Amino acid sequence: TSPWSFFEMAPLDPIIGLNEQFQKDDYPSKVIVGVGAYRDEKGKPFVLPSVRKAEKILAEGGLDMEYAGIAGEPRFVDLALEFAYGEDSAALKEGRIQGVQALSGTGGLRVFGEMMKKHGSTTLYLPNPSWGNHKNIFTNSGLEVKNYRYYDADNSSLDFEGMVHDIKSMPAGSIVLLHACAHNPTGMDPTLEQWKELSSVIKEQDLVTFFDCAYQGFASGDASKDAAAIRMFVEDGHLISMVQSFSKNFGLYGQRVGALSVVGRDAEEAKKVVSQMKTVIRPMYSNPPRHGARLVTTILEDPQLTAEFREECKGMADRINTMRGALKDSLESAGSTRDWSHITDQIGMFAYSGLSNEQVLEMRAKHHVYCTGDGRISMAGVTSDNVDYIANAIHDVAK
Ligand SMILES: Cc1ncc(COP(=O)(O)O)c(CNOCC(=O)O)c1O
Repeated sequence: TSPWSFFEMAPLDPIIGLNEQFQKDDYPSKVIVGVGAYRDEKGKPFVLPSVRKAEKILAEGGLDMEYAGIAGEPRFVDLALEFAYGEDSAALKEGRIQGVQALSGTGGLRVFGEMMKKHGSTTLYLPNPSWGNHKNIFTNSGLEVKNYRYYDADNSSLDFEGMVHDIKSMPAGSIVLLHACAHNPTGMDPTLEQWKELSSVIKEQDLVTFFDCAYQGFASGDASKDAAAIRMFVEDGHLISMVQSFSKNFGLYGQRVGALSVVGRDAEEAKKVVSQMKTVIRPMYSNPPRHGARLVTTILEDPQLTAEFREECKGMADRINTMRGALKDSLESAGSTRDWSHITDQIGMFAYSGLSNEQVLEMRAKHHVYCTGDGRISMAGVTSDNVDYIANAIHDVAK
């Protein structure tokens, strides 16, 4: 008999599955606003020109194809941490922040989960809602995954009181995952004042503060501004851990470029944590790919290329923000009397429309507009060519 005879077909991943369903649809004006990957004004994938320039430099560099170390490209890690924590970070200068290269954000999240499980953690709290993959990553790491209130669906706003209340009641030693900026899927971020309050609330407690930073530079268009919460927490003395993804801001999705870092009381402590990250990495995938890390290094160590990158990243954020305004205006001119201000109040890749699952399915069936089942619209998929079509479809199912 076949050794595979008892294998069943696994359920489709909701986000990836949407793409497959969309491909099969031959409706002429079908539109997908599903996966969180940037598209340009013509709806095409976008490779940053600064990345193309870095590619050329690498191609001429005659670089070898040897293994990277378990922790990846050291120069990349230094530059990635500087990018997030800031070049004038005292903690960085004191060597209290150390890290490893990760298999993009997902890989960093998983290594963190496995490491924390090995070191006695039992529970990790995610915002409700959070990125669809978070729950499985940490459940498969052996942690119990719970939620803290985050989004007030009735008012399409942040449930800040609920969030603070739930954080205050987390047992000591719990891990609290915070989205550093551009919350996925709601696009609703705490204000700076609210971050300040969260910092003092969390300071009172014995929690492990863990930032997931997947959109730095992509949210406001200013990478330093998008790192404000992280830098505030480090300034306030929190010994955080953080995962960085370079998928969206550098457009390096398929190159799998990320970093996992930790802020220790001193350099020695941070180095101990990194050594434990490496003991998880070695038997998991041994060492990370070099190309994407070399691209980011080439850009971030050249001031001219860094300046070009920042401009290009801002260009992506600006186009998305323009589409937010266009979608809201188009909904209003379509005759919708609902309040759509959350579409322009939200930030980053996604608009959390407020459509129910039934309305999402009706919009897919009737208008062939594909967003994820929770009503999340990837604003990157909205262009001036399709914004009116999308607005009319939303209005039709939402009225
Ligand atoms: C919050 C967050 N963390 C981490 C990640 C991981 O990204 P990566 O593994 O590509 O670095 C992502 C990527 N999201 O994917 C797009 C989508 O939701 O449709 C993310 O949104």
